[in-house]
Amino acid sequence: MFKRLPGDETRNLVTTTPDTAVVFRPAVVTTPAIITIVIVAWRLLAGLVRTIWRHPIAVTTASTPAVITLVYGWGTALLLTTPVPVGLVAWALTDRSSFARWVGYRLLAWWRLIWVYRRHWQPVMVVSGLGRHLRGRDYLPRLGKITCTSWADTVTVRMLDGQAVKDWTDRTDHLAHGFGATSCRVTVATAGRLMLTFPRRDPLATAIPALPIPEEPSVGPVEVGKQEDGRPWLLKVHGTHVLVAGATGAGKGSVIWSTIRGLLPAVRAGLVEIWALDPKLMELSFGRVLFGSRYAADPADCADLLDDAVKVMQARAARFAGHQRAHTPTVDDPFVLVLVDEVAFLTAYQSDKDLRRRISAALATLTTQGRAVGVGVMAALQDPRKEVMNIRNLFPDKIALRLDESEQVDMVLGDGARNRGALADRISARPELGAGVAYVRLETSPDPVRVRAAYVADDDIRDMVAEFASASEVGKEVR
Ligand SMILES: Nc1ncnc2c1ncn2[C@@H]1O[C@H](COP(=O)(O)OP(=O)(O)OP(=O)(O)O)[C@@H](O)[C@H]1O
Repeated sequence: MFKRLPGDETRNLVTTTPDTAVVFRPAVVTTPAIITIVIVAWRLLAGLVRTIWRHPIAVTTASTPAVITLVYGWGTALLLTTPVPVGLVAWALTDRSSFARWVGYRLLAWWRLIWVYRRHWQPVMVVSGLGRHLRGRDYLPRLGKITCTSWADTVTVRMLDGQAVKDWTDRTDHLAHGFGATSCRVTVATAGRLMLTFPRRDPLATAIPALPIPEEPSVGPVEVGKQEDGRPWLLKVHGTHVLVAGATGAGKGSVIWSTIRGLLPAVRAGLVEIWALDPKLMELSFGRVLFGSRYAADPADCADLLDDAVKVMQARAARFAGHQRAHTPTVDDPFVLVLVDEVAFLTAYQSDKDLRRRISAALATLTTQGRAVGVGVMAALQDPRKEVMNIRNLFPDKIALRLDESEQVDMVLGDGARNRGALADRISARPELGAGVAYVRLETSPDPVRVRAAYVADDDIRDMVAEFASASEVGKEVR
């Protein structure tokens, strides 16, 4: 007698245990041997053609000695092929970087494709839930090209039909640990195709000393450090507003001072004015002479300075109206960068209600209307919660240094930033490893970029003061 089971259960039930009431005998269809042989041979042939098509140089390199040996004997083969490895070794010894670019990283990519990604692809995809094993068949995202750089592997992936980018960004931890990396970043390459970045080492693990002051005056983008891929980190300040968030000791000072350092020649030329608000009386006071009269520490003075900045902005807006829509820095209309260290001291933690209201209104006005007329705000803060900084969304460009909690990452960089790999809460709290390391999310790109700001030490600031102390005054004189 068959035991009645509800719903679909009977359909999937297969058991051969003698004492079970329900016994199904699976149907066995025997495939003729010739068909199996044809299928295997076809697959081998297709694999060979695919390998030759995809890796013509590697196949030629590997097969040439064999062909020469067959045709002319091993002596000739040895004589003809020995120069190749000798030449490669000589190349590696004389020009390491070009050898790495043309040969080394390609070999490494091939090796990592075989040994790491292809070997672990199926289990990692199935266990992480990105692939499915249904009725004996695997449905897996397709592993594409692997590219190696000096610090990371980038892996292109074709998603399964119906998958969303979020399915992948939610599983970056599974992917990182599955493929033996410390982290994984997901970026969209084209529709349906993703690029996964797995760092092999941390290129930002050593501190970067203060960068040379530019020779030519420029309003930016200012070089303030290095990106993870080794390129300079260029921070745009003119035409935007920048929010810098980080726990205490995260290195906010290095971002602020590197920016000031890069702008000093333009300050001297009269193309930039830096207005400094330093309510903590710590960070900016060290080089306060650089800001001339545009420095304030007391909250009431800070409110006055901000109101002045709003007046400059409104006067310009009135002059520019109907004539120009974008600002070009000139000696008459320099770019004004309002720098605010620990902005929460002036807003959320300010006990004087009137001052708090004035300062918040001025900051909101500057961040909503300032950039088109050449007034930018760069504000630093420790605690990014909305109660503390309710205008954080008015800053188009955001920098998250080390943060205390994972939830704070999206508060600073915007929704989904942490899932896309901005692990600001995991930046090392050891200053030599993590101070100045940050994730940047620009208005123009949803993908966070990992960077490290150069460290402007006290001695560097002293030198800057010695060389540029009168710069702000010079700017005035020029006008
Ligand atoms: N870019 C950097 N590279 C290496 N070390 C750095 C860097 N920036 C800061 N440090 C180190 O970390 C320490 C703390 O930095 P800093 O005072 O700038 O942090 P902060 O975020 O401004 O902290 P707080 O909010 O408490 O003022 C510095 O004294 C310095 O030793």
